[in-house]
Amino acid sequence: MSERPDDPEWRLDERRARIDAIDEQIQSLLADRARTAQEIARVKEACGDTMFYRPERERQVLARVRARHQGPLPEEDVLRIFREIMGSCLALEQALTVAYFGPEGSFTEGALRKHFGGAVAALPQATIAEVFRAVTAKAADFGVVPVENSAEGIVNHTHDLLMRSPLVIVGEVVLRVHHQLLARAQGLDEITHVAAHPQALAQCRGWIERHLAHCEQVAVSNNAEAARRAASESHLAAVASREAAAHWGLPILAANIEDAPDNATRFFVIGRHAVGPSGQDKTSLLLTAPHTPGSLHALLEPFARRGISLLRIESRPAQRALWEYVFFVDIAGHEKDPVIEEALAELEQRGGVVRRLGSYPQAV
Ligand SMILES: C=C(O[C@@H]1C=C(C(=O)O)C=C[C@H]1O)C(=O)O
Repeated sequence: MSERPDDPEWRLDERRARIDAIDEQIQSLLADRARTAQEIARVKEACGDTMFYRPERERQVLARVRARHQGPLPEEDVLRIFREIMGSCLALEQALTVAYFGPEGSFTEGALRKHFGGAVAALPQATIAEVFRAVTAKAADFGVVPVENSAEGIVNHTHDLLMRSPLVIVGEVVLRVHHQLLARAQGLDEITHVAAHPQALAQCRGWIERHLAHCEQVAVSNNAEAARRAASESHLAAVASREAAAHWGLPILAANIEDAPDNATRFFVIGRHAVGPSGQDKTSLLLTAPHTPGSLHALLEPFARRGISLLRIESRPAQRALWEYVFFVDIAGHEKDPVIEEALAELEQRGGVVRRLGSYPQAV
């Protein structure tokens, strides 16, 4: 090895030695952190706590990481690394099983990994109803289901299940969604059919009209299923994710074909136990109002009067004749916040609250 500081080889070796020393520190700090998490598990055990996973605390850890962040790595990457560190520490305390709307490679699996990291066992389910069932039956600790898409609106099935389920919402995940056109065909003119979930077809409507106007559109139950078919049917293209392309070894004929560049999907994490306040929470409610003038106004007024922000309102047909309408309402704050307690008590007295669906940390 040369000794001269102006020699490129010397400069490379010198910096690699620095990286080796930094890695040694990172590794030793990781081990320290993991041992501390194990101590926390023993404290929780001593208090008779059996649910070691604390979404509200994890939200606070990630919020601190974001507040400290100064680059040069992208903030998203640093958050993902800390997400993985927490997931591995939690796995030392407790192995979690999380059911999700599959199959493998679906966007919902992407949301699960973004929220829980790689250390949890992920159980793909064929339907959203089966995700609810797995968590209710304790075959899984948590479940991840899609809720709404910024382009196409709400996922009706999830809302109808939330209406009937005893489970609570314990978290939300927001995922940027990109769609790829996957096919074995050499060019677009060889394609005769384009397959995807109806929502994905709708999100790429403009692109498909411009480039695949000659194709028959095939609605399938999910995009991963479309990719599976594209792997064996050479004239069929699938609209699906990069993960699905990798899973099936399918070439990407056109990348990011979604019409809206800020296309995003929101997911709920559902569980059996309520989550404590993190300081940055949302509360989801199922409300009802009679079919009379001003009833919706009366329903929302107790929130407005107390300065509680309304984040989302969706109406769904009531599934019991008694209710004319049901409304899915998201408000800012935790149900244990005194003002929200008050507003809910007032509404509950008037019969406006069908169910509290849960308070949970806002997506990071
Ligand atoms: C260590 C804890 O347990 C789990 C692991 C966490 C972590 O690694 O930071 C945070 C919350 C919990 O899900 C804790 O409750 O603080």
